[in-house]
Amino acid sequence: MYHLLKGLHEYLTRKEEFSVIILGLDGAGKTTLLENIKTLYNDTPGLSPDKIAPTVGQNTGKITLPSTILQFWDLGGQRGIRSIWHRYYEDCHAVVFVIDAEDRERLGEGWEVFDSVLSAPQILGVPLLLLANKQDSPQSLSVEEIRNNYEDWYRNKQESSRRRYVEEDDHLDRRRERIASLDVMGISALEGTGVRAAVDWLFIRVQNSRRRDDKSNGP
Ligand SMILES: Nc1nc2c(ncn2[C@@H]2O[C@H](COP(=O)(O)OP(=O)(O)OP(=O)(O)O)[C@@H](O)[C@H]2O)c(=O)[nH]1
Ligand SMILES: [Mg+2]
Repeated sequence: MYHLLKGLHEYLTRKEEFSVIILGLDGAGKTTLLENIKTLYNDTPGLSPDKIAPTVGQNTGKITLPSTILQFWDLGGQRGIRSIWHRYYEDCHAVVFVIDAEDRERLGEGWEVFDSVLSAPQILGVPLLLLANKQDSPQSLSVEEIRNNYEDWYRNKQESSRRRYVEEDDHLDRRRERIASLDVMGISALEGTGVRAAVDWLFIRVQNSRRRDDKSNGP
Protein backbone atom coordinates (compact mmCIF):
# COMPACT_ATOMS: atom_id res chain seq x y z
CA MET A 1 0.00 0.00 0.00
CA TYR A 2 2.83 2.34 0.98
CA HIS A 3 4.55 1.72 -2.36
CA LEU A 4 1.32 2.27 -4.23
CA LEU A 5 0.73 5.60 -2.51
CA LYS A 6 4.36 6.57 -2.92
CA GLY A 7 4.16 5.75 -6.62
CA LEU A 8 0.95 7.75 -6.97
CA HIS A 9 2.47 10.70 -5.15
CA GLU A 10 5.55 10.59 -7.35
CA TYR A 11 3.36 10.38 -10.44
CA LEU A 12 1.24 13.35 -9.37
CA THR A 13 4.19 15.53 -8.35
CA ARG A 14 6.57 14.57 -11.14
CA LYS A 15 8.16 17.33 -13.14
CA GLU A 16 8.87 17.17 -16.82
CA GLU A 17 12.29 18.38 -17.83
CA PHE A 18 12.96 20.41 -20.98
CA SER A 19 16.23 21.60 -22.49
CA VAL A 20 16.61 25.16 -23.71
CA ILE A 21 19.72 26.27 -25.61
CA ILE A 22 20.88 29.89 -25.52
CA LEU A 23 22.72 30.99 -28.66
CA GLY A 24 24.04 34.27 -30.06
CA LEU A 25 27.28 36.05 -30.93
CA ASP A 26 30.02 36.47 -28.35
CA GLY A 27 29.25 39.43 -26.15
CA ALA A 28 25.49 39.32 -26.83
CA GLY A 29 24.78 38.73 -23.14
CA LYS A 30 23.85 35.02 -23.01
CA THR A 31 25.70 34.21 -19.78
CA THR A 32 24.50 37.41 -18.15
CA LEU A 33 20.97 36.27 -19.05
CA LEU A 34 21.47 32.76 -17.67
CA GLU A 35 22.90 34.06 -14.41
CA ASN A 36 20.03 36.53 -14.12
CA ILE A 37 17.53 33.71 -14.63
CA LYS A 38 19.23 31.73 -11.83
CA THR A 39 19.03 34.71 -9.51
CA LEU A 40 15.35 35.26 -10.28
CA TYR A 41 14.24 31.62 -9.93
CA ASN A 42 16.69 29.85 -7.62
CA ASP A 43 17.52 30.19 -3.94
CA THR A 44 21.20 30.46 -4.79
CA PRO A 45 21.81 33.59 -6.83
CA GLY A 46 23.72 33.43 -10.12
CA LEU A 47 27.04 35.15 -10.75
CA SER A 48 27.08 38.92 -10.70
CA PRO A 49 27.86 40.48 -14.10
CA ASP A 50 31.37 41.58 -13.09
CA LYS A 51 32.31 37.93 -12.45
CA ILE A 52 31.26 36.73 -15.90
CA ALA A 53 34.00 35.94 -18.43
CA PRO A 54 33.56 34.98 -22.10
CA THR A 55 32.27 31.42 -22.32
CA VAL A 56 34.62 28.79 -23.62
CA GLY A 57 32.37 25.78 -24.03
CA GLN A 58 29.09 25.85 -22.12
CA ASN A 59 27.40 26.95 -18.91
CA THR A 60 24.34 25.26 -17.53
CA GLY A 61 21.54 26.20 -15.19
CA LYS A 62 18.31 24.64 -14.03
CA ILE A 63 15.13 26.24 -12.76
CA THR A 64 11.99 24.65 -11.36
CA LEU A 65 8.58 25.90 -12.40
CA PRO A 66 5.14 24.40 -11.70
CA SER A 67 5.34 20.78 -12.92
CA THR A 68 8.28 21.70 -15.14
CA ILE A 69 12.04 21.91 -14.98
CA LEU A 70 13.86 24.05 -17.52
CA GLN A 71 17.46 23.04 -18.12
CA PHE A 72 19.41 25.81 -19.85
CA TRP A 73 22.53 25.33 -21.96
CA ASP A 74 24.37 28.60 -22.56
CA LEU A 75 26.87 28.02 -25.35
CA GLY A 76 29.92 30.14 -26.14
CA GLY A 77 29.33 32.48 -29.07
CA GLN A 78 32.86 33.02 -30.33
CA ARG A 79 33.29 32.02 -33.96
CA GLY A 80 35.38 28.92 -33.22
CA ILE A 81 32.89 27.64 -30.62
CA ARG A 82 29.82 28.05 -32.82
CA SER A 83 30.74 24.87 -34.65
CA ILE A 84 29.63 22.81 -31.62
CA TRP A 85 26.15 24.35 -31.42
CA HIS A 86 24.66 21.82 -33.80
CA ARG A 87 25.43 19.00 -31.37
CA TYR A 88 22.78 20.41 -29.05
CA TYR A 89 20.08 20.77 -31.70
CA GLU A 90 18.81 17.22 -31.71
CA ASP A 91 17.85 17.13 -28.02
CA CYS A 92 16.65 20.66 -27.28
CA HIS A 93 13.02 21.67 -26.76
CA ALA A 94 13.44 25.41 -27.36
CA VAL A 95 16.05 27.82 -28.70
CA VAL A 96 16.73 31.32 -27.41
CA PHE A 97 18.78 33.54 -29.70
CA VAL A 98 20.22 36.62 -28.00
CA ILE A 99 21.10 39.61 -30.16
CA ASP A 100 23.01 42.63 -28.89
CA ALA A 101 20.60 45.43 -29.82
CA GLU A 102 23.21 48.01 -28.90
CA ASP A 103 25.97 46.83 -31.24
CA ARG A 104 24.78 48.07 -34.63
CA GLU A 105 28.08 47.22 -36.29
CA ARG A 106 27.68 43.52 -35.60
CA LEU A 107 23.99 43.22 -36.41
CA GLY A 108 24.73 41.87 -39.90
CA GLU A 109 27.04 39.22 -38.49
CA GLY A 110 24.39 38.42 -35.88
CA TRP A 111 21.71 37.96 -38.56
CA GLU A 112 24.02 35.76 -40.60
CA VAL A 113 24.42 33.44 -37.60
CA PHE A 114 20.74 33.75 -36.60
CA ASP A 115 19.74 32.79 -40.11
CA SER A 116 21.78 29.61 -40.00
CA VAL A 117 20.16 28.70 -36.66
CA LEU A 118 16.69 29.52 -37.94
CA SER A 119 17.09 27.27 -40.93
CA ALA A 120 18.85 24.32 -39.27
CA PRO A 121 16.68 21.31 -40.18
CA GLN A 122 17.00 19.62 -36.76
CA ILE A 123 15.30 22.54 -35.02
CA LEU A 124 12.81 23.72 -37.62
CA GLY A 125 9.94 22.50 -35.44
CA VAL A 126 11.33 23.74 -32.14
CA PRO A 127 10.11 27.00 -30.52
CA LEU A 128 12.53 29.84 -31.25
CA LEU A 129 12.64 33.12 -29.33
CA LEU A 130 14.68 36.12 -30.43
CA LEU A 131 15.73 38.36 -27.55
CA ALA A 132 16.82 41.94 -28.25
CA ASN A 133 19.17 42.39 -25.32
CA LYS A 134 20.66 45.48 -23.66
CA GLN A 135 17.41 47.44 -23.71
CA ASP A 136 18.75 49.40 -20.72
CA SER A 137 21.14 51.18 -23.08
CA PRO A 138 19.75 54.31 -24.79
CA GLN A 139 21.72 53.35 -27.92
CA SER A 140 19.89 50.04 -28.30
CA LEU A 141 17.45 49.37 -31.10
CA SER A 142 13.91 48.68 -29.90
CA VAL A 143 12.16 45.34 -30.44
CA GLU A 144 10.34 46.80 -33.43
CA GLU A 145 13.57 48.15 -34.93
CA ILE A 146 15.33 44.83 -34.39
CA ARG A 147 12.55 42.95 -36.16
CA ASN A 148 12.57 45.40 -39.06
CA ASN A 149 16.35 45.28 -39.24
CA TYR A 150 16.28 41.50 -39.53
CA GLU A 151 13.50 41.55 -42.13
CA ASP A 152 15.43 44.12 -44.21
CA TRP A 153 18.57 42.03 -43.90
CA TYR A 154 16.67 38.92 -44.99
CA ARG A 155 15.06 40.66 -47.97
CA ASN A 156 18.42 42.01 -49.12
CA LYS A 157 19.97 38.63 -48.78
CA GLN A 158 17.24 37.01 -50.82
CA GLU A 159 17.53 39.59 -53.55
CA SER A 160 21.28 39.35 -53.77
CA SER A 161 21.49 35.59 -53.61
CA ARG A 162 20.43 32.88 -55.96
CA ARG A 163 19.77 30.61 -53.08
CA ARG A 164 16.03 30.97 -53.39
CA TYR A 165 16.18 29.20 -56.75
CA VAL A 166 18.08 26.23 -55.45
CA GLU A 167 16.56 25.92 -52.02
CA GLU A 168 13.87 23.28 -51.84
CA ASP A 169 10.37 24.75 -51.86
CA ASP A 170 9.31 22.86 -48.78
CA HIS A 171 12.27 24.06 -46.77
CA LEU A 172 11.81 27.63 -47.97
CA ASP A 173 8.13 27.60 -47.01
CA ARG A 174 8.87 26.38 -43.50
CA ARG A 175 11.52 29.02 -43.16
CA ARG A 176 9.18 31.79 -44.30
CA GLU A 177 6.56 30.51 -41.90
CA ARG A 178 9.10 30.60 -39.10
CA ILE A 179 10.11 34.19 -39.86
CA ALA A 180 6.48 35.32 -40.13
CA SER A 181 5.63 33.84 -36.74
CA LEU A 182 8.89 34.80 -35.07
CA ASP A 183 8.53 36.14 -31.53
CA VAL A 184 10.89 38.95 -30.58
CA MET A 185 11.09 40.23 -27.01
CA GLY A 186 13.16 42.99 -25.45
CA ILE A 187 15.22 42.33 -22.34
CA SER A 188 18.00 43.72 -20.25
CA ALA A 189 19.93 40.72 -19.00
CA LEU A 190 21.93 43.11 -16.86
CA GLU A 191 18.96 44.63 -15.05
CA GLY A 192 16.57 41.70 -15.42
CA THR A 193 13.91 43.63 -17.33
CA GLY A 194 11.76 41.36 -19.48
CA VAL A 195 13.50 38.20 -18.29
CA ARG A 196 10.45 36.75 -16.49
CA ALA A 197 8.31 37.36 -19.57
CA ALA A 198 10.87 35.46 -21.68
CA VAL A 199 10.90 32.53 -19.22
CA ASP A 200 7.07 32.51 -19.21
CA TRP A 201 7.17 32.30 -23.02
CA LEU A 202 9.53 29.31 -22.82
CA PHE A 203 7.44 27.63 -20.12
CA ILE A 204 4.34 27.81 -22.30
CA ARG A 205 5.99 26.93 -25.57
CA VAL A 206 7.95 23.87 -24.43
CA GLN A 207 4.69 22.28 -23.28
CA ASN A 208 3.55 22.32 -26.90
CA SER A 209 6.92 21.55 -28.44
CA ARG A 210 6.81 18.82 -31.05
CA ARG A 211 9.56 17.13 -29.09
CA ARG A 212 7.45 16.91 -25.95
CA ASP A 213 6.90 13.19 -26.29
CA ASP A 214 10.51 12.66 -27.15
CA LYS A 215 12.15 14.30 -24.18
CA SER A 216 15.65 13.65 -22.96
CA ASN A 217 17.71 15.16 -20.24
CA GLY A 218 19.75 17.15 -22.69
CA PRO A 219 22.67 16.66 -25.02
N1 LIG B 1 24.24 47.30 -20.97
C1 LIG B 1 24.12 45.99 -20.96
N2 LIG B 1 25.20 45.20 -21.03
C2 LIG B 1 25.01 43.87 -21.00
C3 LIG B 1 23.72 43.29 -20.91
N3 LIG B 1 23.86 41.94 -20.94
C4 LIG B 1 25.18 41.70 -21.03
N4 LIG B 1 25.88 42.85 -21.06
C5 LIG B 1 27.34 43.01 -21.12
O1 LIG B 1 27.81 42.45 -22.34
C6 LIG B 1 29.07 41.82 -22.15
C7 LIG B 1 29.04 40.38 -22.61
O2 LIG B 1 28.16 39.64 -21.78
P1 LIG B 1 28.20 38.03 -21.69
O3 LIG B 1 27.02 37.60 -20.91
O4 LIG B 1 29.52 37.56 -21.23
O5 LIG B 1 28.03 37.65 -23.23
P2 LIG B 1 27.95 36.20 -23.88
O6 LIG B 1 26.89 36.25 -24.91
O7 LIG B 1 27.81 35.15 -22.84
O8 LIG B 1 29.38 36.07 -24.60
P3 LIG B 1 30.21 34.72 -24.94
O9 LIG B 1 30.29 33.92 -23.69
O10 LIG B 1 31.55 35.19 -25.41
O11 LIG B 1 29.47 34.02 -26.03
C8 LIG B 1 29.39 41.98 -20.65
O12 LIG B 1 30.21 43.13 -20.48
C9 LIG B 1 28.03 42.21 -20.02
O13 LIG B 1 28.05 42.93 -18.81
C10 LIG B 1 22.59 44.15 -20.84
O14 LIG B 1 21.42 43.75 -20.76
N5 LIG B 1 22.85 45.50 -20.86
MG1 LIG C 1 28.98 33.60 -22.23
